[in-house]
Amino acid sequence: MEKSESTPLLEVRGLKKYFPIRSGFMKKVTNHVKAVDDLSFTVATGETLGIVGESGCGKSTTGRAILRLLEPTGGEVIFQGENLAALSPNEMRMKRKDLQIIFQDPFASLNPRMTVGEIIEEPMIIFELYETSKERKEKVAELMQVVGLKPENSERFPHEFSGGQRQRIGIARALALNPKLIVADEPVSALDVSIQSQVLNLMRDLQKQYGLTYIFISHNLSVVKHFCDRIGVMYLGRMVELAPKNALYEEPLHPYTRSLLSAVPIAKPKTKRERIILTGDVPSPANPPSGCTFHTRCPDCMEICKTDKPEFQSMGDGRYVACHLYNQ
Ligand SMILES: Nc1ncnc2c1ncn2[C@@H]1O[C@H](COP(=O)(O)OP(=O)(O)OP(=O)(O)O)[C@@H](O)[C@H]1O
Repeated sequence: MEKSESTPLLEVRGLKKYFPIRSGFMKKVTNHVKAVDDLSFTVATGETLGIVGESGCGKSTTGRAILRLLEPTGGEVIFQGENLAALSPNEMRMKRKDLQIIFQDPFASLNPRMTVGEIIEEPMIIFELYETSKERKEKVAELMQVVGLKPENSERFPHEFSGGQRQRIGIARALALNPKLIVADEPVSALDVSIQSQVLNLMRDLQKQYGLTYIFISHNLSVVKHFCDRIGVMYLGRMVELAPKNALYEEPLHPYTRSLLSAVPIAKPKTKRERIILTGDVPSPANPPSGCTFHTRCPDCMEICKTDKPEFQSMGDGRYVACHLYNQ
């Protein structure tokens, strides 16, 4: 397990989320999709932890299980010393003030029948944050300004805004409760490339201004490179490598990380990167391979990889890797 010098804001220990697969006439549970399988990591106050991996590796499920938008199958999510996974639904509801999420598709996540002002104000009403409607409206105007929207547009509806502006509305709504941690699930993937950096810059400014901590979920290694302090790489529901950003990009350890990075173009390459093309498809998370789940596609596969699950071990300097190549 990773150790940070100060107490982390969030510590995820052995997190699991299995989805039942039902089949037959009686719809009996015959197997499980192991979407997240034994995940452990920490997030320090004020940092941005990136979580990357191919589609279906369990990134979104991880984000949702941390916030208990999906009930974890196992493990602990320690937020400021308290295990969120053990809270009653009502206790968890109150905690949500501190933990917010920004979704990939701002259009789908905003109620089309509510005005932008109502959308941003709603969480304040639910959590009884201000005494009067006037105070809430003032806060709505302030938040709209903070995210770069004109407060006079608060009576408009989401469809009247562009994709980038809609994501700003989603961010303002998430900020309405003064959260400490924001899970940003592919927050710019649906936006034009030209708009992406504007929204990322806004998120970075807000992080400084409000002391926010982010878990930033993305399939795009170029985006996380510029935005994150540390990066965790997931494969088939597990974290295979976790490292400070520069270490990960300059010297990736896990063969899977190396293969992902080998496909990312480098602007001014100091060293020539080997091109690793993985063979085969990603196996089903319902029937993951034995041993190291990556062994079926690994260019460095050894006999032990087929039978023994590698430990997620510390390599020093804040680096962790789950790979038999690094057995000590
Ligand atoms: N509600 C669900 N019921 C059953 N299986 C699910 C459910 N949600 C996700 N899964 C499965 O869990 C696995 C992980 O999905 P998840 O959406 O977390 O991956 P992801 O890395 O976020 O992918 P993407 O980038 O495509 O969103 C996938 O195999 C997916 O099909």
